Amino acid sequence: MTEVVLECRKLSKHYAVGPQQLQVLGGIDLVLRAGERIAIVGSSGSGKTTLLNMLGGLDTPSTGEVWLAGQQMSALKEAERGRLRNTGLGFVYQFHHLLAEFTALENVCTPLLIGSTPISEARERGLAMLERVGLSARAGHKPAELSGGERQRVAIARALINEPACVLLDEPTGNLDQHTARGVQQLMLELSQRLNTAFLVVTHDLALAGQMDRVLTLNEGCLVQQPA
Ligand SMILES: Nc1ncnc2c1ncn2[C@@H]1O[C@H](COP(=O)(O)OP(=O)(O)OP(=O)(O)O)[C@@H](O)[C@H]1O
Repeated sequence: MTEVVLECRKLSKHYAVGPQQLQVLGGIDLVLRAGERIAIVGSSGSGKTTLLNMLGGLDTPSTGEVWLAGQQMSALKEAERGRLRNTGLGFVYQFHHLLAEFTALENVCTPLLIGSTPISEARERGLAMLERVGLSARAGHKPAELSGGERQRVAIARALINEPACVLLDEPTGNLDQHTARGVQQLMLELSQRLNTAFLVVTHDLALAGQMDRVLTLNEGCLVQQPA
């Protein structure tokens, strides 16, 4: 059976809001396998981003476990967790979160340089990744000099530069017009297939969700699989 790259078991999250407890996630089990593409949909406020943040180790669950590349995240020390996150996961957000002062190439290379890859190797790999997303000619451009779709392509290139087993995407097409969104969608599908990278996408974009292998709906703290 295909290798499990990311998994959560009985994951729950509640927030204390004044004297009240707001239960957002109520014991979620999810398995993501190598190269698999899953969409998570659900109404606004249903907890999609909360779930993605737990899976990405950016927030701590109230109960339950997250396993990345066979390691339980909460059992790791902060520095180890950071390293595992940097090499095992890529992140793409609705608003690209590129560094404004850096060029496209420098943005793409950042995860490599954090991981202390030599600059010359980082540059070579960054250029190859920019080529894969069709942006070789934009390597020296800063985010303000790129279109919305191009910025998202750079963000995707940055997410993939470390060749993570899994990329977590929060509304990757949410800020794009329909035409640009379909182009970014196509790129994501091509890259996940070619690199055998698992993609977990939180989205309101039903056209994008429909292209994934599975669509799960988050409702009242639980994940329900949509019929194929
Ligand atoms: N730090 C926090 N403290 C208290 N409540 C929070 C906190 N973060 C999120 N929430 C609440 O948790 C619920 C889920 O929020 P979340 O952002 O995960 O929803 P979502 O499904 O991603 O929504 P959207 O589709 O609008 O982005 C919301 O009711 C939100 O108000």
